Amino acid sequence: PTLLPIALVGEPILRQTAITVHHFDAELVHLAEQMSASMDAANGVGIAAPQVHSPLALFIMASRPNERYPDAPNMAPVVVVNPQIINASSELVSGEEGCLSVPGQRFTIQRHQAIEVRYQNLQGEWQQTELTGFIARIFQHEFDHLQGITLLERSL
Ligand SMILES: O=C(CSC(=O)[C@H](Cc1ccccc1)CC(F)(F)F)c1ccccc1
Ligand SMILES: [Zn+2]
Repeated sequence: PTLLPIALVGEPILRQTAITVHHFDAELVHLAEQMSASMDAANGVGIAAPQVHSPLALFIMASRPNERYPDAPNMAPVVVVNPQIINASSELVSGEEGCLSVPGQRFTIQRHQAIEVRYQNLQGEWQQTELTGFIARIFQHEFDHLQGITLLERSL
């Protein structure tokens, strides 16, 4: 898969609300492959379609231990389509985040410690699960991108 250019904060695509995916076809699979390759090349743990100039409600999250979250789980990349956050814990936790669209900067962001989420996979099958900790953080970060929200609007 080819590497896609990453939109930088300030580009209009990052301020738009993403559109619902209706066609679970080979094109969607190809976009997910290109996003995954672009995320890996940028050494990220997540990437949202608007960041590669696609307006679709789709992101990838891939946790791995890193210097800021040494106990983060090693997780195979998950493709998340048409996500919903159904419930969120009242407990908030502050943590460091980066963003491929705001290169070289780190921000302290508050996120819900636990969230109940629902989304479709690349085959269009609905998944429902509870996420906690670093993976919940990545999900919330990418979910924000699909609402046109970046770290700059959330930074403490
Ligand atoms: O790998 C990164 C680079 S930034 C990154 O991977 C973003 C995802 C992310 C990093 C940290 C917390 C939440 C989300 C990717 C983005 F911007 F495309 F969504 C990292 C940064 C801080 C803590 C742990 C890891
Ligand atoms: Zn981001």
